[in-house]
Amino acid sequence: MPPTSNALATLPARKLVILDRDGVINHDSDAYIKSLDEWIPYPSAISAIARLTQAGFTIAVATNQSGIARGYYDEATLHAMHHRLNALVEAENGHIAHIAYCPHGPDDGCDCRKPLPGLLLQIQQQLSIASLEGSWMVGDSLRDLQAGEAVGCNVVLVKTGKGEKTLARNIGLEKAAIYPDLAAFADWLCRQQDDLTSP
Ligand SMILES: O=P(O)(O)OC[C@@H](O)[C@H]1O[C@@H](OP(=O)(O)O)[C@@H](O)[C@@H](O)[C@@H]1O
Ligand SMILES: [Mg+2]
Ligand SMILES: [Zn+2]
Repeated sequence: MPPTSNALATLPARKLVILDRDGVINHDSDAYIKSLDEWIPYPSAISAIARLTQAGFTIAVATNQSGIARGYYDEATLHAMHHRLNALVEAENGHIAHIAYCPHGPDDGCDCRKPLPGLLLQIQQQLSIASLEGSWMVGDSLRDLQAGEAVGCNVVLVKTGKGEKTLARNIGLEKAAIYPDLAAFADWLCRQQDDLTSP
């Protein structure tokens, strides 16, 4: 059972996992994910979110969606994708506590487009979490990691989506833990949890 919102106020940051969406939860495309049909989840990522939920972690999503500003799709289409994501996760007894998205374009001057940390601060406020220091930010792009580091997250690069390209550029990855995919990171994190709580 996911913690209630007042319980989250005492949620230790190490129990919060913030996920980038495209390239981490679902396949990404250089042509953007413009429709529900183009939104194709990694099955192992859906199961990983459920496994983390059952291990007591709170899961949130922070995603740039400039395709809206660019006119490629609308917010109703984006909400349909997130309804599908939530349904798949809940069907495996997982839970996503909040999905924060930036609908703006690179020239709109917003404060929520990664690498700025605005989406992560929105998650912190929405979930009434005292501090993001020590929480986890998992992404496939440098801007995901930069947003996480800006608010004290432990940052994780996965090799899915644009992850291999990000790794090959090898810029700004000094603090990043590298994993093949979200499932591999979830396995590691749940084992850490077991070690912390085992007698
Ligand atoms: O990885 P997240 O943040 O969940 O979402 C990324 C997407 O919004 C799109 O972001 C775009 O970047 P620009 O917004 O055009 O710089 C491109 O990288 C697209 O390939 C990608 O699908
Ligand atoms: Mg991404
Ligand atoms: Zn924005």
